[in-house]
Amino acid sequence: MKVTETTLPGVLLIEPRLFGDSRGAFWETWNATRYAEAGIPSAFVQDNVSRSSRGVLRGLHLQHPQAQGKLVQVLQGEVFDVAVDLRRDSPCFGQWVGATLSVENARQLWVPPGFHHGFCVLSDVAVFCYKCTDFYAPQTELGVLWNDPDIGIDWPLEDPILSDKDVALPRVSEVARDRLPSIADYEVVE
Ligand SMILES: Cc1cn([C@H]2C[C@H](O)[C@@H](COP(=O)(O)OP(=O)(O)O[C@H]3O[C@@H](C)C(=O)[C@@H](O)[C@H]3O)O2)c(=O)[nH]c1=O
Repeated sequence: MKVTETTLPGVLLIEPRLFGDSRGAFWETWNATRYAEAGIPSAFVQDNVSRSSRGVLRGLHLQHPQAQGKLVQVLQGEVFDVAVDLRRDSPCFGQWVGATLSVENARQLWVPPGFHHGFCVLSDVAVFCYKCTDFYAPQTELGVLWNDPDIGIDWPLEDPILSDKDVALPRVSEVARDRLPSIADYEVVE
C-alpha cells in the first residue's frame, strides 16, 4: 500500500494495493502489521457504516474528550472527505485537507484523534465506513459548521443536505477555546 503524508501532519492518505482480475478486484482494508508500520494504531474498538444520498454532507464532527481516530473509506460511490485541525494550540489551527474517496480508487484517510471530520456525497449513493479508536460517546460530541468561512473548505457542492444537528453547529469563533482539544490531549506516547 502507498501511504502519503498530507499537508496536515498526522493525517494520512492510504492507497491499498489493488489486485484486479477478470472477476473484479481485491484489496486489504486493514492489516495490523502494515498499518502499524504506517503509524496508525491498531486499537480500533468500533466500526461504523453510513449510507447517504447525493448531496448529503455529514460534519464537521469531533468527540472531545474521548476523541476517536478514524480510518475512513467508501464501499459504494464517491465522497469528498475532509479533516480539519482545530486543536487549540496547533500551528495548523484552522487548516483542512480533503480527498476524494471512492470504491474505485479504494483510498482511505486516517483522521487522528482530535481532528474534526466530515464528508459530502458526490455519487447517487455512498456507503461510507470507518474504524474508530474509541467508542461513540454522544455526550462528548462537538462540531463546527461545514461552511464556516474561517475554515474555508472548498466543498465540491453547494446547498448540501444536512441533519438538523449539523445545521445548528456553531462557527469556530463561537466555540470557547478551552472546549477544543489541545495537541497533548491525544498525543501518542511511545
Ligand atoms: C456516530 C454514531 C451515531 N449513532 C446513532 C445516533 C443517531 O441516532 C444516528 C445518526 O447519528 P449522527 O447524526 O451523529 O450520524 P453522522 O452525522 O453520520 O455522524 C458521523 O459523522 C461523521 C462525519 C463522523 O466523523 C462520525 O464520527 C460521526 O460523527 O446514529 C450511533 O448509534 N453510534 C455512532 O457511533
